[in-house]
Amino acid sequence: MKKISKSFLAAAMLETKLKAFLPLLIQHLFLYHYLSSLLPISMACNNKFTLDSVRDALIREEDSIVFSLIERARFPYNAPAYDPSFLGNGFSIAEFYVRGTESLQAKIGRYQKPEDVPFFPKDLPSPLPPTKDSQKVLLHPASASVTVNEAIWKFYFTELLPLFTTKGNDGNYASTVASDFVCLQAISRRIHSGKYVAEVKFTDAPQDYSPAISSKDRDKLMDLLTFVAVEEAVKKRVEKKARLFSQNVTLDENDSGKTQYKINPLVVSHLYDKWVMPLTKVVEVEYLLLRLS
Ligand SMILES: O=C(O)C(=O)C[C@]1(C(=O)O)C=C[C@@H](O)C=C1
Repeated sequence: MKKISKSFLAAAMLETKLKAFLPLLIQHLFLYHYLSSLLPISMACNNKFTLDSVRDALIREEDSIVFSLIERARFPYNAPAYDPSFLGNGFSIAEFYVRGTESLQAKIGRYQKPEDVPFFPKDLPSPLPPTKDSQKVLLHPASASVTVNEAIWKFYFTELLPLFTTKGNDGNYASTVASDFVCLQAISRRIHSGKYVAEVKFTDAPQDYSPAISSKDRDKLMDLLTFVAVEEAVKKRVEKKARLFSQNVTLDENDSGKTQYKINPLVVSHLYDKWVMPLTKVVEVEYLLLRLS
């Protein structure tokens, strides 16, 4: 009996202590989460900056891309959302939304990391809170200037969207463009993470890359940084992820029908084959060309 009341007392004291520390713990976790979100992808991942750790980060980005496409596929194409004359201010709803959201995000410290590149960088406001300049820690300072967002914007709206949305117009323009922006940011972040890949490849073998950089030999650089087997694996994996993440799950045991997918898994491997990997390589080449300056 005595034993029980002692341990009960100890437990009660522990609970009181925990209660007192809980707000501090929550503050710490919040701060940790905020600061780690400001760290470059590879460090936030596992504190290492190697080809493997950077590739791991690219693999995680695949999940974000697949889920963002699934969300966008809930709405039909919704052409009026992309009509520059619809609002009467010269911008389509999509562009107006992206410009406004980027401006707000810049104020709270986004676009400080090399992989976070705005689509409309001109006249972005400065961040309000002090932010950590991660780009100077690991990458060449010129990396900030490398962007292929114009190409991403173009292929996303003109070629990719019609491949995974149904034809039609349901009037849900606000939700539609908000989903578009999530897709665009996920794709852009993945592609601009190529800056880290290039940096690791260069630091692993400067003797291979330096001559091609000095002679501005883009083809040679492209050759050096291309791994066909890795690209094949990436295509297969993203298709598999799309298959797994986007299938309609049913509890009906008698359901012997064909599996339904929210997006066509082949569209995702096509996205990687035609745009994501080629543009990642462009980012790598452009980064390397600046690496010795
Ligand atoms: O993993 C690499 O080495 C990369 O450079 C990334 C990537 C890709 O975009 O997935 C690009 C080029 C390579 O040929 C293989 C894969």
